[in-house]
Amino acid sequence: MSCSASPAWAALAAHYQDDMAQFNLAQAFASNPQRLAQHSQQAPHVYADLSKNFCTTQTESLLQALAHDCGWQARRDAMLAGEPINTTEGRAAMHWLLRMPRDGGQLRQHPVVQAWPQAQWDTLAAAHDTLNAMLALAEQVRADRQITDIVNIGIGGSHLGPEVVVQGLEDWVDAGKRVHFVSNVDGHELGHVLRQVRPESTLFLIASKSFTTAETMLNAHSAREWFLRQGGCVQPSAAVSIAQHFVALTTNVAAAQAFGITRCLEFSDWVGGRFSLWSAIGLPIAIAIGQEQFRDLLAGAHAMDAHFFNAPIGHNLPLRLALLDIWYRNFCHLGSRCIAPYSHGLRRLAAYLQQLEMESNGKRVTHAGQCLTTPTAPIVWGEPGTNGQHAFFQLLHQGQDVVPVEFIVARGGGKYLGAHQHSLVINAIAQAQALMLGRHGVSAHQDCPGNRPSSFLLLQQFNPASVGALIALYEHRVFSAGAIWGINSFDQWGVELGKQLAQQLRQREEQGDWQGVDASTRDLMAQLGPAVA
Ligand SMILES: O=P(O)(O)OC[C@H]1O[C@](O)(CO)[C@@H](O)[C@@H]1O
Repeated sequence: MSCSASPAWAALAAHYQDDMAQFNLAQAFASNPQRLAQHSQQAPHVYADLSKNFCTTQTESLLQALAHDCGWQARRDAMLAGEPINTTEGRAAMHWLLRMPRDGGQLRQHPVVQAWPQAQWDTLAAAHDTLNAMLALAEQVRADRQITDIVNIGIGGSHLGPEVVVQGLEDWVDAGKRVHFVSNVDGHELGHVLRQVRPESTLFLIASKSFTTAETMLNAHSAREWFLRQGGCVQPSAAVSIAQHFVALTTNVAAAQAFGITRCLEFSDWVGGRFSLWSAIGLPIAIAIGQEQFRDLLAGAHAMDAHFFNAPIGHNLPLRLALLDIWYRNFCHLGSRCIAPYSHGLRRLAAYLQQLEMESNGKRVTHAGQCLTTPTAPIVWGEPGTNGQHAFFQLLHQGQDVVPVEFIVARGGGKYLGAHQHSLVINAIAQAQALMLGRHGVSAHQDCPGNRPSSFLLLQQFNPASVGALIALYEHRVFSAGAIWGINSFDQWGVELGKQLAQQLRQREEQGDWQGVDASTRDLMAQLGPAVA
């Protein structure tokens, strides 16, 4: 049964029409002194104030009934059991295992974990061996005074997670290494980084789960060529050799070795690319902040995992957020969500979430291959505050579209506190208030309609553990929404089409065969093809 055929779906549609289409946030606060308590929750490291959303306790109850009807709990347990829930690729999705202590940590009493076969415990032990090897390498690099620059070459999940965490935890970066990220196939990005580094003091990390991604492979080959042109050697015995200055982070060790890399950190195919920062893909993070802080990052994420796998439907924060996403998307017909981290460190959070949410849940068929008749992932976009206030917040306050805004704010932490931090958080609070209250009776141009929804995610403190918890919260929220929609959140077949067509265009170009190709594509190839490049 698809989610939209469930009785709870019909009840939610009726609830929207009958009770919520004219809902007013300010009035809801005025008439219900319990509103904040009813729609807020403390989870590990993260407090969520959801009270400025278009919902009542009845809305939340009906949404919880939807989760129940759609088998959310069984899907969550299947993930914890290590079942192949990524059905189109026949794989488990076990990123959470990478942050679980060897003895199961806070989940060891969970009935599903208690029922694990020995093989699952062996997988956990192997994950710890890999983690230890990764952290040992990180410490070795941190102690190596000759290495001043780390260049991570990878794209998508092999880039965005590590980048958001390294930037976010800038105040914990202590080994004096500069960490650069190169993702785009546009040579300007690689060129810009290579102009700043020297081969003898640079460690290249070639991060690619598949070790076949075209952009990463081209960037890796160009980096290798540059390295050799600058006097680097292929002989492993030489000090400035590829063996010393290139490390691969991948599931495809054979391909990395064929490329000429001997130092490989491997991870398993049950780690989805966009869920992989906890694996060997996290090496740039571990080099930047050190093993102790990396373990704190994992511990924060594990605390959120324990909450997610243990908490019941009504008190499960990742699920509550997912249900609000479904409510807005499917019943209130709001197509996008704005991410507003009031944190310079989290300036790339929206980019990270774009992949996490839209690559995971931007789908239109169920596990069984049935077409869904309802929309799925919202369009996720945003910028850090306060910058966003001076750009698109105008539209949020006075535009024709209602966009739920998600404020992410940390309670202190970081080096530059005082007046700056205070101003930052006051701005975030004021924006949420302005969205809700609006301004009335001044003039047509100055009035703001108000009654615009927002959520507040508050990190107790800004540190590795809370960043880990925040990211795990998002991961489980995305999984939960996908589970209720009945889609596979762990594949990304849509991305393949463009890759295939780029390959076909290359072949056509070589063969000069443009038969059957539309006039626009042909003309663009003529204008922008190799003669121009
Ligand atoms: O790590 P890889 O295999 O290079 O893949 C990079 C990214 O490409 C994708 O397959 C598609 O964009 C992502 O899912 C993945 O994170």
